[in-house]
Amino acid sequence: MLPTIAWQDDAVVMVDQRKLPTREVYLTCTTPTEIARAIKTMVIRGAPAIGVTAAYGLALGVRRSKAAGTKQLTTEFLKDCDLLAATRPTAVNLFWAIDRMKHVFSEKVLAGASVEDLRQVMLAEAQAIHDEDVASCRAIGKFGGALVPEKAGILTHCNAGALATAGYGTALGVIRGAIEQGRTVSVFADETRPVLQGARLTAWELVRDGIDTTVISDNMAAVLMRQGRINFIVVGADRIAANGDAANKIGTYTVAVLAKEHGIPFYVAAPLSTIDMRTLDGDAIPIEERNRREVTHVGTTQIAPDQAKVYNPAFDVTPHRLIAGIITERGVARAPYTESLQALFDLSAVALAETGDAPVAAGAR
Ligand SMILES: CSC[C@@H](O)[C@@H](O)C(=O)COP(=O)(O)O
Repeated sequence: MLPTIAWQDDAVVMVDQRKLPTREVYLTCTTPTEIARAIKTMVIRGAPAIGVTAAYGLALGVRRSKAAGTKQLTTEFLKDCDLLAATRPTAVNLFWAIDRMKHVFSEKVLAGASVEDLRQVMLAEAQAIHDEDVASCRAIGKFGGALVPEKAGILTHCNAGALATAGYGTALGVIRGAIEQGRTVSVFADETRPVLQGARLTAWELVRDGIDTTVISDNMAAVLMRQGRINFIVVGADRIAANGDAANKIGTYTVAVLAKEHGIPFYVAAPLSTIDMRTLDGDAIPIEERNRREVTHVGTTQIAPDQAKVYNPAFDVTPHRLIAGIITERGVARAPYTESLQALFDLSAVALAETGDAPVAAGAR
């Protein structure tokens, strides 16, 4: 499987996604500060991958700390949490992973753990977050793959693949799942201006897997829909509010509106770690604004005048009414989402272990 991120010899190794598709270069980070920089500058990106990387960043800090006791270690750990939390605001997986690591840290400190104990425990927790993300993507692939028609023309936007997760992918996991279930598909990858995650990353990883892939510029999707060449749409998400509104890469909302006009099902695929039940609707999701250069330049070539103002929101919010279903590792949630998403969270681990399968959420199908 594609090595998006790995723990190696007390360091975190990741493929530098800024250099793809032309160069496969790996970056090694040995401190939380280096991890924070890698997330901020999009060496690594994609909501679940950001969460896993942040968890490893916190483990790195604890393992490399010279703190003599847990009091000093706690001060350092909380500083690292703040540093990592300040990297990117929209992907809720970042805050979810930090909260989870914080919870384990404080539980262990209260139970009297030593600095050495914490070194082991925090790495084990980060590795658990990593492994669970891969397992979630596989389950998303299984549930979502079953929804894909035979000989489907699938449109996806941005990169919600192995590169954006700990491996396998969410939206691209659905495509991989459909193929593993025996269906033939062809994929259209929106190039995804301005950072071009679709052209650079989605196309790279799909082609690498031998999947039929066509790159289109973002403004070509409507024509393909009208021509009947797209009959299934799946995207990832950075944060899904309790009512099902879903923030994802800028341009996703446009795709959803076009899908509605052409009667094409538009699905969002994401693990539960992307669902933020504390955010009631999409208006409350913080949207990151990135620097003007992403819009004014393509690589080193300037394409807009210095004097022009630039607006560069990195994400938009697709209203829940445009979403046919939210594909998670526990099944497919359908409208009304507040109830169906909550039902997925309420499924106990015991119930899941007993059935060995994830039931479809309330309101489904
Ligand atoms: C499984 S990843 C889902 C989303 O994180 C993805 O579609 C996306 O919008 C990524 O944005 P990015 O700015 O590249 O981090």
